[in-house]
Amino acid sequence: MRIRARGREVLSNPMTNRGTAFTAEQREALELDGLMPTGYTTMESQTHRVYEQFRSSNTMLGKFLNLAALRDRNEVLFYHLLSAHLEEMLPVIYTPTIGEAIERFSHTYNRPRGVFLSIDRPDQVETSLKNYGLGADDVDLVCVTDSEGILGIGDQGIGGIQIAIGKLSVYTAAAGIHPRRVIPVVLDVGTNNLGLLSSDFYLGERHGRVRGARYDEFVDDFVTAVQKLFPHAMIHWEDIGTNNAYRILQRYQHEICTFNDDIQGTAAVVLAAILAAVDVTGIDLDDHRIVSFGAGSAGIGIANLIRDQMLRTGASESEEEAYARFWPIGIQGLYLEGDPRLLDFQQPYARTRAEVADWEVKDPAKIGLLDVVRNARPTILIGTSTRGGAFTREIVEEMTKHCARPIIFPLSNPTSRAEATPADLLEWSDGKALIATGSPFGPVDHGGVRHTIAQSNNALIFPGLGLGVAACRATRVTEGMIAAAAEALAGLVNAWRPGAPLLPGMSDLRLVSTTVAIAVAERAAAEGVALNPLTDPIQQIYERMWQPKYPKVEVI
Ligand SMILES: NC(=O)C1=CN([C@@H]2O[C@H](COP(=O)(O)OP(=O)(O)OC[C@H]3O[C@@H](n4cnc5c(N)ncnc54)[C@H](O)[C@@H]3O)[C@@H](O)[C@H]2O)C=CC1
Ligand SMILES: CC(=O)C(=O)O
Ligand SMILES: [Mg+2]
Repeated sequence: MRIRARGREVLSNPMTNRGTAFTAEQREALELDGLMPTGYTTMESQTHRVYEQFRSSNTMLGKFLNLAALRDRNEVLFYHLLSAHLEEMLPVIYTPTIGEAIERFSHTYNRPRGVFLSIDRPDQVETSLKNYGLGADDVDLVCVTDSEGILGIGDQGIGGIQIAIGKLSVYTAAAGIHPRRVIPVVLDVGTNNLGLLSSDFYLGERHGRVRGARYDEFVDDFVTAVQKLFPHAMIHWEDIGTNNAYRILQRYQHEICTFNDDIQGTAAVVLAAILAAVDVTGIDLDDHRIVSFGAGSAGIGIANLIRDQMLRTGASESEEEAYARFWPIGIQGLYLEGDPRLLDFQQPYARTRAEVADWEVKDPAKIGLLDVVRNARPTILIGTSTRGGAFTREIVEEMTKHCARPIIFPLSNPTSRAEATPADLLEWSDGKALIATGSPFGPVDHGGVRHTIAQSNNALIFPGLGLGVAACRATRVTEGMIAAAAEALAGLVNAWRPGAPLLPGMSDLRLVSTTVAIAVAERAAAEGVALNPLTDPIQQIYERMWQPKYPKVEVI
């Protein structure tokens, strides 16, 4: 690392600062003498100290703020600590704690990170991105949210910047994406969250969400500016509201290098977990009946990838046959043809009114989950509804009556939104349920078997995808690359032992991410969208990964 700065400027930049790990020679050369205690600490010893500080916070939000402050002080040390304690710290910098940090953003705010773009100042979009200070070749990733559908906690206005920061931290921890080659962005288009609008502390634009042409133009201004300033960056869309998420993806996915994490990343990880579970059941994928409870961005994204898998493997002969395996449910109940509330991307999954005409249901105006479970007899139940506790004992017992090994994935985040807990699912299904969750849950002992619960979270996909894209300089993120990511992840699973998890654990994130990255880069090359196809994939991917160690310093 070449350092031109001197004195306090060195210490105030989290990328150059290494605190008491500066040697005597470095302190002299960088004019740091007298600016810190004279004691010298190795990085290992520093890591012990910051770990002790982390542990001394009594609340999860306190731990989050402690880590955020460390990242703002000494970024290398932050990632070193995170890598050493990934399983323990992921639930702090990511789901579930990040949900609380986002809600409390304007209260706990102390210093900015990322780029804040306001719909009321569209002329500043390019300047604001430029002000971040990175050059055309310096950026691999831009992670952007408009905060309308943050996890399962909805519209969070300006606080959504934290999800972009959190996702990018996972890219670095899991896949070694260089922390300075990324930009977190929030598109501040207003908020419909009355709690935020009426709070004195709120730091975003104080008006309702802007929609329609002005929103679309603003998004387009953003995409155009990123393309112009950082032509090699992949744009990662996160937690965009359902109304806009698919539209934006469809608008740009064939023109630029971009992907939507909730739609595509989630689908890839869930497909891998489904394939593992389906293997355990011994029933072919196309013989399963799938209920998507909360069929919005993530739910339909998952359904689409499972549908493609059925078509690709020849399990289903036609699209109609594949669609017929799904029963999608939203806030209005089972999706039925002709429902004007259905968005374009949901319509192909709507069921005909004729097929439910003779169902016994509680209220024909709204066919609920229990009705669907009773009548359609699903073997797979996927929850992406944001509705905590929706998978009740009655529903799970009913499902278990009709299938030997019900596959049940309560995927909503944070933990409070999970449709059920693994402990309840195992109790209600008499230990038969095959489970994966969105947020982390500890192991559950049932009937003498210890069940390790897979965390089916897109964190197992997006870091490797980003690394693969950056390594081969992919110009697009194709459906084939997403499928390759899912297949690579599925290849790492061995779920045959009773109680075994359906996915690798978060402690294996680096292995998972490199495996996914190689598969993605290879598929990109095969599909002709890689500018630099990898010739020695393992070595090239490995070399590309940033390691959280203090680099050699050259004082200039
Ligand atoms: N495990 C993972 O990796 C991921 C989990 N998720 C989780 O999935 C949930 C949904 O996320 P998105 O799909 O992005 O949101 P979304 O807003 O696009 O979809 C939510 C869907 O749930 C439906 N819904 C809401 N309340 C309902 C109710 N009471 N009953 C039935 N349906 C209901 C809505 O109609 C909507 O279609 C969130 O909690 C999020 O954290 C999302 C992406 C990844
Ligand atoms: C994990 C994720 O992307 C979500 O819950 O929205
Ligand atoms: Mg998300």
